[in-house]
Amino acid sequence: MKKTIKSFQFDLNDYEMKNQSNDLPFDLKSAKDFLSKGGLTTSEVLALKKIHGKNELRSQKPKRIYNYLLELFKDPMVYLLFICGCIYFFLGDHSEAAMLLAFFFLIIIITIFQEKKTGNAIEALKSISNPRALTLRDGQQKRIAGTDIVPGDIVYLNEGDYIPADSHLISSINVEVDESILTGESVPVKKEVAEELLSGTTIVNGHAIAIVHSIGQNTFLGRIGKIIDKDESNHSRLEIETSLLVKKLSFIALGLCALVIIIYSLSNHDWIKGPLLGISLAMAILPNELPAVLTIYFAMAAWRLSKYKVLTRKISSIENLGSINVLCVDKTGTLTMNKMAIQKIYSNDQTIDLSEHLETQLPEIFHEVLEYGILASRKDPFDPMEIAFSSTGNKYLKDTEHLHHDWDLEKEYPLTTQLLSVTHAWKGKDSNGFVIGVKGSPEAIIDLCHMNEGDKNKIQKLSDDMASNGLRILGVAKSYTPDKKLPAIQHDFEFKFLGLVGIADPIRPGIKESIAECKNAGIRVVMLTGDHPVTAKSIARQIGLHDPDNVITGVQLDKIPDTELCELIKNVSVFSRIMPEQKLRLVEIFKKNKDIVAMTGDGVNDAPALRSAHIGIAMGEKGTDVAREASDIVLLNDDFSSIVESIKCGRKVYLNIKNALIYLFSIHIPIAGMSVLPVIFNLPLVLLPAHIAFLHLIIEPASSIAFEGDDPPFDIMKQAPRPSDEILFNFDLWYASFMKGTILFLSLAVVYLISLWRHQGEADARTLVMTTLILSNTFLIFLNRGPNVSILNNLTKKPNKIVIWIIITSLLLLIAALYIPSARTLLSFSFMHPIDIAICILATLVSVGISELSIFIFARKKLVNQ
Ligand SMILES: Nc1ncnc2c1ncn2[C@@H]1O[C@H](COP(=O)(O)OP(=O)(O)OP(=O)(O)O)[C@@H](O)[C@H]1O
Ligand SMILES: [Cu+]
Repeated sequence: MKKTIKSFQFDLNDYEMKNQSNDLPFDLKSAKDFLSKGGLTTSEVLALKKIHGKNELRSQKPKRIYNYLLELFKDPMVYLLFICGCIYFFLGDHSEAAMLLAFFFLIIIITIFQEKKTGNAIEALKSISNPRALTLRDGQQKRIAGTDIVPGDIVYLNEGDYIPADSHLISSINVEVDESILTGESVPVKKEVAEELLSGTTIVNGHAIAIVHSIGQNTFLGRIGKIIDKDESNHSRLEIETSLLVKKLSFIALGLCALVIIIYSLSNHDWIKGPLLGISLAMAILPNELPAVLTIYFAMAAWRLSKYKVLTRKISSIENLGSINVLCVDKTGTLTMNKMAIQKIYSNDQTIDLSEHLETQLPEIFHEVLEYGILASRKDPFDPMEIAFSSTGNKYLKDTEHLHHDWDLEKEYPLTTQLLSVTHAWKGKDSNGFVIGVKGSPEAIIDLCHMNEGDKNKIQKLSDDMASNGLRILGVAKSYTPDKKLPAIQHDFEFKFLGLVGIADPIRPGIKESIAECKNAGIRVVMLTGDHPVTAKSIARQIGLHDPDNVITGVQLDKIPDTELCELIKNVSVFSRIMPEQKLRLVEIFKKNKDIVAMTGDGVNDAPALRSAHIGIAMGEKGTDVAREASDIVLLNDDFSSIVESIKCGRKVYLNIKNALIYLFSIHIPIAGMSVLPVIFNLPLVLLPAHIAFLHLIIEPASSIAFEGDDPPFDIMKQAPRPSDEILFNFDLWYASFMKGTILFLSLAVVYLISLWRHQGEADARTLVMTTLILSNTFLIFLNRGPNVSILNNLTKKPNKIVIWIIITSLLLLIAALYIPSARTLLSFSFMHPIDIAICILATLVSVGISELSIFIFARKKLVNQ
């Protein structure tokens, strides 16, 4: 309590507690010393972690067991089985009750297994989606998970970063913070050195170094107990469509059940068996698996995407991935590697190509350009362009008087949309005034240097020549002011032009192929870049974009009215000198044209466009937290090829969901039919609750996991994108389900009637029907690969492992039920003679043959019509 902070190293623990009670002022000097010592050491971090734990807010109530059970009982299959079991138990039919109970537990186990699989997939995503923070530990900058921050950590914060913990500013360049999450006030707040930054808020401008004093629950955010609700519950169109359908189908199913109960009970005067029958029918036809299929398929797709270094923030967006037809991408970092290196320098009427002069010394005439380029960069650069300057400087200017590590940056004039340049004002150790360096786009530098017409044209021409090979060109200029006070804007300096610098940024390997793949898949790739049109053109040509010479610049864009732009945009693939604000307009125009747009972005200003696009894609490496938050997916490796991989995955998921749904619908038709048919015609009953539960043991895993893992057809990226207005439950889907289901039902009915006609008893008829049903079901699973694909295609396609396992298991179960005497009695089956088996196999083959044929003919017709 009485100790004062002498050094951050020893009293951090104390420091935090005191600071919270606000009885100790922030000691800037000792914080600065601590910074120059290189921050915490590994052992200190470990000790602090023991005391303070993780930097996390207490999450909401943990899920209790009974929540879990409640969740389970939302599935009608589960509680209907339970009710059935109870009824049998009270009727005194204990073996039947025990069997149903066993099924009940099996189905619960399957459900838990599925939930776990989805849950694990989602957990895995969460752990990679946590924000990260750049810290100084052991004298080195390290990027760590935000949750690993401890009090005393030095953090580097840049525009667009989330502030990971409550901290004090040690250095602040133009820092503005958006604290709206805490205060509701949306105007950014300026923050000076020694002021406090609060966890959960965002840096919207400038850059800073800060020292953390409180983490996790001890932060302001933690203490006020506010929970940042990031869980934007957005339901995709598919989910809405499905839940509507489930409601309708449930309604029909329940009506049918009531009908069965009444008819049966009245005609047989049996008010116990009637309701039992009704319940078993409800189990047979309630569409409970539909929503589960969507949840599981999307979660699994998200997990699969994470293997391609793609993080899905909004799982429902996967649905849209498959229908993207316009893909707007940044140039830097996405199409190129964002590994910049200075290649050419122009100064004093001479040009040098550094790639040809690797080892030799840099002639004196080029030194000043480099010197001022470095002065116009940050001390510990973060921007790859600035890194290029400092590394070239370290190489060629090492032992010269041109590097000024001991100078202090007094003021930064940041890049603005009106002026693409950065100016830094430095205070030298022994000069009174300020040394000024500026670098920026050639246009901006020409403007700042107030050149005459002749010089202007000369520099412009030079810069275009240098850019024509795809180099990014920056101009550099210098100034000096003896004044004590610095002017407010860059234009108020007297700049002297020093030269041009050409920076190379290699194109990512494999980009050309990915772009060609997009073309084949009917997806237009549009490049939006902040760079100069000449550079943009060259890169566009190198990667094979459509019509690379047709470039629209940001300035031109502002002059084109919306109506005209709607037309123009259909053919232009390159936009240059685009400001982030203009991206939003482009997205809206594409949307007006009914395109499905994906848009990449990284900066704070990209957020509105990312939100507006159908799929907003944030860059994980160079992107800011703000851009991430606004996006649907995050590319962890910034690589364009991953986008193409995601689109492929999106198309595949859609197809597999469709297959699963067709399977589910078609298998339920015969089950429902065979439940109702005997009741209507007052014939012996076929499907009792146990049989329906038995069937569900096969159906559920088949629909939820078997189709999920199916590989996409080989030509999935050669087809046009799915039309944006195509609904999932379209005619194709209903037709395929109806044909398959009805034909199967008819074959079952025939088998059933033959059996009755042969004067076999109830048990024989049931056994024949169940056997045919299970056999046909294996074919349904095996052949169900795409609504319009013919049997030949399906037979030649290799099924995935899970499909094979499910088929084998269901056949084994069938054999066990038929030939293990106790199982046979329990399920009320009878012994199958070879002739019976022959009938079943024949019925299966005929029905499968006919239904596949009907679908094949349908697909043919459709093809011809197209
Ligand atoms: N740190 C900087 N210093 C000086 N000039 C800069 C700096 N950053 C950007 N510029 C200038 O602004 C222009 C546009 O930059 P911007 O950041 O919008 O493009 P980018 O995002 O790097 O590229 P792309 O849009 O292709 O991904 C650059 O071409 C350059 O002339
Ligand atoms: Cu020199």
